[in-house]
Amino acid sequence: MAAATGCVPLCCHIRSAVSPVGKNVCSHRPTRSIAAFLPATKRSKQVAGCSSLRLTSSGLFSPAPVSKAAQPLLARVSRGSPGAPRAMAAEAASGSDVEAFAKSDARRMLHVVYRVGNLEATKKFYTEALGMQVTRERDIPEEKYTNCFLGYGPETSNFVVELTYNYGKDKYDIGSGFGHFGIAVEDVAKTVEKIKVLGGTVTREPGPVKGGRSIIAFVKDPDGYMFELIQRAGPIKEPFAQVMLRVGDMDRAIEFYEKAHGMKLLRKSDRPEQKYTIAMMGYGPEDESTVLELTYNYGVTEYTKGDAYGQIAIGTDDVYKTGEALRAAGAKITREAGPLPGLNTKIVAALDPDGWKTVFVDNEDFLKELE
Ligand SMILES: C[C@@H](O)C(=O)SC[C@H](NC(=O)CC[C@H](N)C(=O)O)C(=O)NCC(=O)O
Ligand SMILES: [Zn+2]
Repeated sequence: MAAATGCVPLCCHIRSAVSPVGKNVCSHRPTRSIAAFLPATKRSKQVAGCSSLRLTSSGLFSPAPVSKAAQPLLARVSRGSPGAPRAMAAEAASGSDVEAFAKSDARRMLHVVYRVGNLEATKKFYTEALGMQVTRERDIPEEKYTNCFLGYGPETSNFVVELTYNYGKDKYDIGSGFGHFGIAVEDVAKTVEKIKVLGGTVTREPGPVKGGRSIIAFVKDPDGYMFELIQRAGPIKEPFAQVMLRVGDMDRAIEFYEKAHGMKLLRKSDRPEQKYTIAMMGYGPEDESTVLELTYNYGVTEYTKGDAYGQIAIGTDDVYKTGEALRAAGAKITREAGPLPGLNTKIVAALDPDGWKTVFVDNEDFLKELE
């Protein structure tokens, strides 16, 4: 039952099929409820259930309603009619139009996975300076790595980061393709001041974005990952606003994310003065859910990927139909649709035309993982 690495990986995502360090790794272990299937390992410590919260500019949390994106999914699952989502997905797919399925599927951005060299320093910065909370932690000594999940609300409704610390590895190459994580706050200047007091690195002072009107600032986390602070009027339902990745061909990327991922093009801005175009892709309104921000710099078709950034995990009601849609759109499937050995969490993984990886996870299996 044990996978090649001796671990039985769990769901959401498997770090690159061949990790940058050249070995197959799995990055997931089940939380308490499923650990019984596995060799003894430290069980994840569920952080005391945090209710759905929102970030005020002073970094405080206050209760916020469960985001709209999660309600239908949670309602369907909690109705205890597991067949409903599949029946609906199968019905959509029965029209043999997997692209239509990709658009009708109950999809949600779940988390982004990347590697950090100092977990405690990163946790401190994300909680004290950026106002995140830890939602899950797990240490896998057999595999010599630790995971920590952080975000602005519970994983049943909010997008989170999944940090991976590999024992003894304190430095990664972020590459030139990763852009930034975008965090929406009510007062960028106030948040920047707080970050300065905490000794954080501000690389771009608050002010209107060049060529636009939004008030932004940039700060660097302990590993050098860029965080864009974006000013937004409250209440901010999902402070984790963006994952920005650079692409070598904007039309190709937009078409791919529409057809293969079933995302909507929410906004596209061309800034000829600054010689770049951005496109916001996602499953819900830009000010209510995490979006994928694609950036095309005029004339730049290639970027380096480094070994730091991993992938984005997205929820789906049917990994099999999702895999068909990915293949039909020309995606390179890196992990065929199906259950993970021993744990039955169903996933499918693929690369986009620029080589950015996404793992799709069965929605019901994902919720079980959070139990
Ligand atoms: C919409 C908002 O979320 C943005 O991220 S736009 C910010 C803007 N982006 C770019 O310039 C993209 C092109 C750049 N060459 C890159 O590859 O990152 C930005 O960073 N502006 C800087 C500023 O000082 O305004
Ligand atoms: Zn951005």
